Amino acid sequence: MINNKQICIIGGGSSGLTSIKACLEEGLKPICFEKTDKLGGLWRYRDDDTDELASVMKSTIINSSKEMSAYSDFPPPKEFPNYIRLSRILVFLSTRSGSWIIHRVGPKGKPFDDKYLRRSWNVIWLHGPYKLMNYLTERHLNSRFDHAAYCLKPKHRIFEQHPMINDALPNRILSGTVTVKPNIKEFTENGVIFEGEDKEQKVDVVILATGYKIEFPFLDSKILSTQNNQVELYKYVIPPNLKHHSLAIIALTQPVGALLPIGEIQARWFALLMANKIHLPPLDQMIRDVEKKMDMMSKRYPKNPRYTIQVDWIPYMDEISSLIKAKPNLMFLFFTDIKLFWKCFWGPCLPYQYRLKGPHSWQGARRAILSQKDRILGALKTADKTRKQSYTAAEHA
Ligand SMILES: NC(=O)C1=CN([C@@H]2O[C@H](COP(=O)(O)OP(=O)(O)OC[C@H]3O[C@@H](n4cnc5c(N)ncnc54)[C@H](OP(=O)(O)O)[C@@H]3O)[C@@H](O)[C@H]2O)C=CC1
Repeated sequence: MINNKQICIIGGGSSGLTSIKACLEEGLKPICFEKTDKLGGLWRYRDDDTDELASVMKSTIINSSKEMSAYSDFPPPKEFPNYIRLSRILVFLSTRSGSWIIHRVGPKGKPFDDKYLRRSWNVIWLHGPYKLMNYLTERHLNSRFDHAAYCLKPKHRIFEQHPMINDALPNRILSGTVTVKPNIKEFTENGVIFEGEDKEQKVDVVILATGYKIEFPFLDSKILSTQNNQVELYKYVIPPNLKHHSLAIIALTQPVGALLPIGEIQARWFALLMANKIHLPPLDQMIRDVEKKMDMMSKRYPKNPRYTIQVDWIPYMDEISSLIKAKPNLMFLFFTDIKLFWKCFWGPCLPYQYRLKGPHSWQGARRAILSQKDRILGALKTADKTRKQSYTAAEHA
């Protein structure tokens, strides 16, 4: 039945537009009054600053997902990102192997390394069935977001490839500000062609985040040479073949964990060597150790120049610290200081553990280990007026 009622609709934004449609469906005559020359209202970005006209920002991303925000008879196209964005800037992430993505924010909002770099986990990891360890860890990561659905799932297992630490990426992909693409097949004059595609994709800027080349151009190749990122260093620090072992390369490792404490423990070891307080083993023993590490690397990781200096954080820190007798003695702690043992075994493997004993041990190490939680949570209590300063190394000094 035609109803000749005229309906005045003020505003041609998302509410106005849906009101027009509802009126038309009922045979009413809607008349929409829109102040500007464009439809879309608030959701239409405008560059000009007009009084009383609100507009979203260029970077705005809608905060309800596309399917849940859809008009009831108008599903959005599948090409649209799940969180619709306004920005027209497109970023392509080209990856030939994919990657496992770890978030900085771990369970209960604590840093992820606080949760996972623990001796307790390390025991499970070292002694648990390798495939099961991979499976459970991958399942945990996929519970956050499914790497296969996001085109990021690598061919390699989680413990066989260096992961990426990134909190933003899944958000970006879901919002369409980053689009995952395979490897680049070729560069063209104005863009690139990705593998599996024929069409050129125009791009303005290409960022090659393709890693490091390990080279020492300031050293004579007789002293230290590298080939395809392979570098022969005893414990990743000392060139074994030199007549005088007076050269150390500090922190040339790739751990899943912090690099600074690794550099520190290596430097402490080398300083003791230089002070003649400890000594290196014979050359053949050093060479065997280098070869053993290379062999382990080639069995575990893809054959790729990216995997030549990979170390597991706790085992490596323990290895170097035991050379200087600074590796914590957990058995001793178990019988003499159960509280500290508990923190050292079940809590994060903090660098202070390597100052509990050995040369230049630090009296404040125990307290630093026991009070670590205060410093983690203290950093978050920025709105707590009663918060007290926690114990720090500076205070100790
Ligand atoms: N990125 C970061 O946030 C941080 C990095 N670091 C350290 O800095 C160093 C460098 O890191 P980063 O720059 O991320 O490099 P990485 O070596 O970690 O990663 C390089 C990436 O580029 C890819 N790649 C390399 N060559 C090519 C190629 N020819 N074609 C296509 N893809 C290629 C690799 O793929 P594939 O896996 O297939 O080889 C890999 O995904 C590392 O030691 C890292 O540990 C330290 C702190 C933070």
